[in-house]
Amino acid sequence: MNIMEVDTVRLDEKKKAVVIIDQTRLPGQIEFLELKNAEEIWRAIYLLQVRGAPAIGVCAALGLYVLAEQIKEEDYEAFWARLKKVSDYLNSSRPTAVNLSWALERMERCLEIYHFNGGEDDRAGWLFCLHEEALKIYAEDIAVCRRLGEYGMSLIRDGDGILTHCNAGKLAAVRYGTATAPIYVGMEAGNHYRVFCDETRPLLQGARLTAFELQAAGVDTTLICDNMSASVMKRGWVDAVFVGCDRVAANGDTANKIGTSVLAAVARQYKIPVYVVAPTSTIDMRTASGDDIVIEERKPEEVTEMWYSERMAPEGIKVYNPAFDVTDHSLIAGIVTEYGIARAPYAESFRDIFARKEACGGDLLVQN
Ligand SMILES: CSC[C@@H](O)[C@@H](O)C(=O)COP(=O)(O)O
Repeated sequence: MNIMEVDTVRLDEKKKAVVIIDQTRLPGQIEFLELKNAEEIWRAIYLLQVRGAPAIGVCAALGLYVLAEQIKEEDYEAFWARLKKVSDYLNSSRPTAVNLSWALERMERCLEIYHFNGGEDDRAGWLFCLHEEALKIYAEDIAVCRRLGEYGMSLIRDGDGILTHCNAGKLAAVRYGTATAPIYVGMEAGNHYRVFCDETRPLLQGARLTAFELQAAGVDTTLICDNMSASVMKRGWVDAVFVGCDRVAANGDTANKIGTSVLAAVARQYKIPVYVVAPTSTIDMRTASGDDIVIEERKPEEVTEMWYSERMAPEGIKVYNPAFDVTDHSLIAGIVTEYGIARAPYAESFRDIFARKEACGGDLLVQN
């Protein structure tokens, strides 16, 4: 099976389950998981069986619909209270990727609006509304990532060398991914790129996931260790850095996988532009700057043991394991969104991007 031909996350209507590719088994095995209850969905997100900001958001939205089906209350207040509780529970699975709370809030809001505006105000109606919204979030992810690819492609030329960090590829979304979308869309147009992917310690998303999916897509891919980026840049092999992100603050500071800020600092040294590729759902205008972004800290074993059959570090060693870091906006050449490319000063540029979004009803699918 070619990983590029299956959606990372989808709804199985018959089985009433969210189906995900288990990313902890890649690249060795392509296995699917059927998530049917709240604990399974929470654990899948927490354990990174589904990961990457957009994929987490889609999984949570589809998951909330699946869980809503299991709420039998016919009284709206009781139905709403149960749904809110389960939504808050899913939201507690990971703190940094804003797409998680964004998707859950969107689901909650759509139900409230539906209820207050009348219509078929019964359990069947509420489920219909949640079903439509969840599928909309899923479909939008595909359309939005495609548009990110089109805008991102305008920043590179045929033959360029691109360096990426972590996995912001199709495995981090439903299809195209964010940072990889310009590569995939460019390839459809007949272009070829040389892509370097950082292995991305500690969990090796670059080696296990990005290298795997780029290779499956037929991209000229070279895997490097995280500490090799300066070497490939110095040799002139890299024309641009493309990364995804988990949360962009209103001033353009960007939280992404740990190591991104180091990469951005190195790229600045070699005058190589760093582009963050992000759907507007990842831009959090309620967070003023990177200082206000909550950075997830994960367990020490991810550094001392995980993904290796033997322990690599001495027992009892002190470990610091933040999953993300914040890249200062001054190191970012542009933030590629589905409504255009934002540039510094970001606060102003984001206002234009959101005005454009507002102008088409906030709905990219309508605009197409
Ligand atoms: C399009 S995905 C953007 C980010 O979520 C991605 O770059 C990243 O840092 C993922 O981290 P992960 O811990 O694997 O979920």
